[in-house]
This record gives sequence, C-alpha cells and structure tokens, in this order.
Amino acid sequence: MTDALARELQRVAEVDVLLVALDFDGVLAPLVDEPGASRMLPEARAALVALAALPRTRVALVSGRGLDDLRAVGEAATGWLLAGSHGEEFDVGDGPVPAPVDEAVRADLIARLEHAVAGLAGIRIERKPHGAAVHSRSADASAAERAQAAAVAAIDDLPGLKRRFGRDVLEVSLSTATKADAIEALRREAGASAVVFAGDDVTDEDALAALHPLDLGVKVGDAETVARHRVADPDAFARLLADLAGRRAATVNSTGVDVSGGPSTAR
Ligand SMILES: O=P(O)(O)OC[C@H]1O[C@H](O[C@H]2O[C@H](CO)[C@@H](O)[C@H](O)[C@H]2O)[C@H](O)[C@@H](O)[C@@H]1O
Repeated sequence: MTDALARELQRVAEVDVLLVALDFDGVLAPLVDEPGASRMLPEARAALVALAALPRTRVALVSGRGLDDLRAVGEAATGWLLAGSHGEEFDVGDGPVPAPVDEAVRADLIARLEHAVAGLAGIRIERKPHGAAVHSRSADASAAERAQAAAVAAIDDLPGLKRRFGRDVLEVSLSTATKADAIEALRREAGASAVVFAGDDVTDEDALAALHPLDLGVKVGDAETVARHRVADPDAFARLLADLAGRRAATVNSTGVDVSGGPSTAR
C-alpha cells in the first residue's frame, strides 16, 4: 500500500459516520467462471463484519447483480445495506425495495438475446430482474466477439435500454440507474460523513467519478480509472479492508465510544 493510500485510510477512519460501500465481483470476491459460485474472500468478509460491528460505521454491497442474487452470493450479515441491479433495487433493512419492471418487455429482451447467441460455445445468458447479461468468460475470443455483436444487433430496435460492457459480460438493462445513484441513496440512508467505495469494472467508474471530496475511491486491478488510489486484486483489497477496520476500531475506541453494543446505530 502506498503512503498516500495509508494516509487516506487513516483520514476516513476518523470521520464521524463512515459508510464502507463496495462493489462485489472482482473486489470482495475474485472473478470465477460460474457467477453463482462467486463468494467473498474470508479476510474481506471478516473485515466487513468487524467494521459493521463498530459504532457509526455502516457496510454496504453495491452490485450489478440483482438484489436476491447479491444477497445469496454476498452472504450479507444483518445490518448491511444492499444495492442491486446497479442501484435500481435496495434493501436497507426494511425488506427489499424492488423497482417495477415491464415484464413483457423484459421477456422479449431475454428471448432476443437467447436467440442471438444460441449455438455459440461458452456463451451464457444470465436472466436478471431488470434485463439480462451475456456472459462470455468461458468462451474463446472469437465467440465472445460474435456473441456481443449478435446481442447488440438483436436489441437494436428496442428503445430505452442501457447497455454496459463489463468484464467478459455485456449487460442490457431496462433501467438506467447507475452505481453513482446507489452511493448517493446509501449515503443519505447512513447519514455518512464520508464514503469508502471500491470497484474493479467500467460500471464502477460512475460511482468513483461521483464521490465527494471527503470520500475515498479505490480501483481494484489495472484497468483505467478516475480513482486516485489502486490495489492489485481482491486479496490486496481484503488486506486494505482489514487495515481500515483496525484503524476505525482504534479511532472509535480512543474517542470513548462504546463499541461493545453490536451493530452501529447510526442511520
Ligand atoms: O457490480 P458487480 O458486483 O461487480 O457485479 C457485476 C456483474 O458480476 C457478475 O459477473 C461478473 O462476475 C462473474 C463471477 O465472478 C464472472 O463470471 C463474470 O465474467 C463477471 O462479469 C454477475 O454475473 C453479473 O450479473 C453482475 O452484473
């Protein structure tokens, strides 16, 4: 970790109400071929559990995954805030708040995508609450390219769709919400003085670009980014989180706050 990043971690550890809101795939969980098999690194999870147990400290997962999928693979603990479908769906403790979707349009979209990529080896369609993802992690480069081109052509005449090209995935959504919207909603919900956000993918750049001056944005991996700080991979990010949890615990302990009472009561 650079000295500059260590100084930033200390600074955010000392704010009044801290929100640690993180992308899931590629940040907390290493990328794997089967999306349903994705799980958070144990060290990352332990750090998030430790952070969420501290006063005036909230933890959130902010993902492109649908809310139910995120809850399942993210194994979210009680008190964690969840934003799924790139900020279209939320669960902030009062049960899921899904956004309405036109099921007929969604069904048409999925049918077109499935038809477009049929027969292409290694291509898989993931059905999502607000659209679908065309996954190509298990395909060779040629099939991946053909699948994305065919998918784009198949939905060309459908209005109002948002297309996102992520890591070995093309996501097509009926919603235009972004992770920047998600972070703002979670910031309000938590009453946060500062937010720590980390992401690895193109879709995380919306959130990184919209962070406030007192926030901390971290890029995971070597892709282009607007973030000023970067770590190499999810393992390095898990160490960063453990470091942050230690600093935050030392701060709230030294300021005389009672940390024995379980989850933070800050809202
Ligand atoms: O916003 P995120 O939490 O990063 O979610 C983005 C997408 O993640 C999933 O796909 C990615 O992870 C898979 C499992 O490691 C990997 O196989 C795939 O290549 C990646 O693109 C998920 O399946 C998508 O629905 C999410 O939108």
